[in-house]
Amino acid sequence: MALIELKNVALDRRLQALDLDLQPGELVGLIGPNGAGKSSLLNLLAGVEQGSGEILWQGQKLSSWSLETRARKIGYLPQRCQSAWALSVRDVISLGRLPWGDENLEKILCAAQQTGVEDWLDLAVDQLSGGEQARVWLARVLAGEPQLLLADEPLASLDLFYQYQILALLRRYAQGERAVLVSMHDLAIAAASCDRLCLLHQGQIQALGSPQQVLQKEHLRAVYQVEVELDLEVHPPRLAVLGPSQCP
Ligand SMILES: Nc1ncnc2c1ncn2[C@@H]1O[C@H](COP(=O)(O)OP(=O)(O)OP(=O)(O)O)[C@@H](O)[C@H]1O
Repeated sequence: MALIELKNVALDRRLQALDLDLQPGELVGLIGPNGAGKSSLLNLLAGVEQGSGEILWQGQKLSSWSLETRARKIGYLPQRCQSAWALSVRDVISLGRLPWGDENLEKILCAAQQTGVEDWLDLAVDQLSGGEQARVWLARVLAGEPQLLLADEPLASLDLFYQYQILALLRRYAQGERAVLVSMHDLAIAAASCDRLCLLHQGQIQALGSPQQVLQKEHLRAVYQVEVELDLEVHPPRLAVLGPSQCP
């Protein structure tokens, strides 16, 4: 049974008639151009915004859940994270334990180690670099051990080493009863790491399936208006943008 299933989901003019499911153990990549609706969809799943249609969690309506249950089951890393106060790294990661009402030090330390921020626990988070802060905010979500992890462009500010590390971490996280839905712009990385891809365009699903099914020249031309050269058979997959597509 699907961990989560969207049926005919819509959000004002941003998302239309979305049907999508995530299976346990899956890492699904959400791709699409700027403004396609990726963050809007993640907001909707996280409960930050309310849309229409039905969202089912293992067959049960998500709307019937308490906020506390939802916060325990679904962890969300938004695109931009900032604390209004000068919180320490430890404080930020501890926020991930709020839904559980504890400050489980073991889980907080484990999350910090997974993202490589354990040496900075007593530092003020706003004294770290952008990429370092991004890893701290991801640790916050990991500390809550959600069954569904939603991450909005978690690789955007990371260097090459940490892009690799965090992707491997998300890959490992999406096992057993857990699933991960992650938005990203790098299609070669998406092809290399995700079980399935969901290509959004103007609030609708343009293509959904394996990287081979979704990353086809025709889909990318229609959505991004570029010509690409693709080789998904090599590891890691290669994708080069040749230039803008010709107007018909
Ligand atoms: N709160 C809002 N209310 C109304 N429209 C919004 C809101 N937030 C974003 N939008 C609009 O909805 C569309 C989708 O935005 P969204 O942030 O979901 O796109 P995205 O795919 O995540 O883009 P990007 O890759 O640039 O992050 C955009 O046209 C945006 O201007």
